[in-house]
Amino acid sequence: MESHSLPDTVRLLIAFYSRSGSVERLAVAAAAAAEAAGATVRLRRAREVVDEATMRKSDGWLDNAQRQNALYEAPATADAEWADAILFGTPCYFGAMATELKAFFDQLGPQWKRGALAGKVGGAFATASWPHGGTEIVTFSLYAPMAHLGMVVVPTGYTDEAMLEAGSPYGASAIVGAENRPPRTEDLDAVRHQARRMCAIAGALLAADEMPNRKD
Ligand SMILES: Cc1cc2nc3c(=O)[nH]c(=O)nc-3n(C[C@H](O)[C@H](O)[C@H](O)COP(=O)(O)O)c2cc1C
Repeated sequence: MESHSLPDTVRLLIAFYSRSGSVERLAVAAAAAAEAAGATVRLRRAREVVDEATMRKSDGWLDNAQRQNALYEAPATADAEWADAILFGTPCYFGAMATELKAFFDQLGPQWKRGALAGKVGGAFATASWPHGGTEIVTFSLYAPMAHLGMVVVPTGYTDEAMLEAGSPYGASAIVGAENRPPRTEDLDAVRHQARRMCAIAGALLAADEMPNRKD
């Protein structure tokens, strides 16, 4: 694994949704890697859109949601404006991102109108129960809203050995099975690399004075 030293000014927002904790584990690993490399990180969990009755129907969903909501604030549009880089994380739901994360994107209309996120570095990762269950298409689908917002979309490619073992060229991922196995070390390494890479690129843009919406 490569190790970059970042300007301590790089700000990374990790905006994720997770019901059973898999996306959360990847998000936490990404945050720790970025912080260890010198970035300032905000870790934010999108809030439920489905009702409580639905959340009660699967073991652990409600408890996990309440546990996470006590740990992480909801992502706010101000967080997106604060950040130099935004890493989005989502479970794959029927081949698409979770509605809860999409709801965060859909709050960003005023920012889109002002071009407030233009030039910020963006990336995405996803989890799914099954191999070929949709992580790649979901990750790739997140490129579209990032493009509309004018973000600098950064794919992971095969830019680190970690990407030969996990994830895809589009972003990190984890296949967790119906029982929601914890992500593997390889999956965590891939998302750590992704976070560090995004921060390194954001740092280079900052150093070149090419981060037009930086707010001090
Ligand atoms: C409504 C719904 C739709 C799902 N659709 C898929 C799917 O299309 N492919 C798949 O592999 N897993 C699917 N899953 C499983 C989730 O992707 C899996 O539970 C999630 O990635 C685990 O992440 P979490 O622990 O962060 O909640 C679905 C789960 C739900 C609740």
